[in-house]
Amino acid sequence: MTLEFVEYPDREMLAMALANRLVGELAQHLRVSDSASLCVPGGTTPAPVYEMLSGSELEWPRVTVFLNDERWVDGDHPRSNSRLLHRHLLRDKAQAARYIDLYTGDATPEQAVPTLTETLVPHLPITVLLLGMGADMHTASLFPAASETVMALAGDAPPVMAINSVKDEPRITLTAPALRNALNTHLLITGADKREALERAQKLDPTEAPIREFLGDITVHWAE
Ligand SMILES: O=C1O[C@H](COP(=O)(O)O)[C@@H](O)[C@H](O)[C@H]1O
Repeated sequence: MTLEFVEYPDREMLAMALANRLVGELAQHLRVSDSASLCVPGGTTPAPVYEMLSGSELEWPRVTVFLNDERWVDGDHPRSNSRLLHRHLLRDKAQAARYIDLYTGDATPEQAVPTLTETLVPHLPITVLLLGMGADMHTASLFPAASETVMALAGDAPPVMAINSVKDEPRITLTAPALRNALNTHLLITGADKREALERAQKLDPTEAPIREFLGDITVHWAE
């Protein structure tokens, strides 16, 4: 189990190098397999990486893309993670990828769980997983000290769960077993606050610092 920490001179270099690395891992997998899956975060940090990825040469029609988690809002809502992907990743060459939208339009995320489970399971284990992290050490929609986080971290958790105990809107998230089994795992963080948060997380229990659950075999990509 190794945590590799890669520090970049700036965010642009980070975006270029990380996009190259993700594309390389997907391409390598496609040499021995018919298809590959790419599971990515939402939030405010990853747009520059997605811009780089979207223009990358890859057999995108053989790649299925889905989010780590989604907020239960329409696809054109400013807080929609899917909106971020459509604007920055699922365009240019990457437009040819297959996309599984975690927001189904059902009234609640609970209603979407059976369909999403059936749709996502054939794409597990995830070929390439990119995680994000909030300064509060949450990742995907696994939040510190939230009642549902304990269930989502359990070894027998279903692959997808609805999350209602956080502020703002309900959410849907992939759970620890689905995320932990990825073949290649990366974490993207920027800024001094997140670097400090990551250092703190390494000493805490995953229920207090959910990112901790994924700090085994992982490459962390950081720039100021
Ligand atoms: O709410 C979320 O936040 C995290 C971190 O986002 P950031 O804005 O701090 O980059 C993100 O990884 C997750 O997918 C998203 O739903």
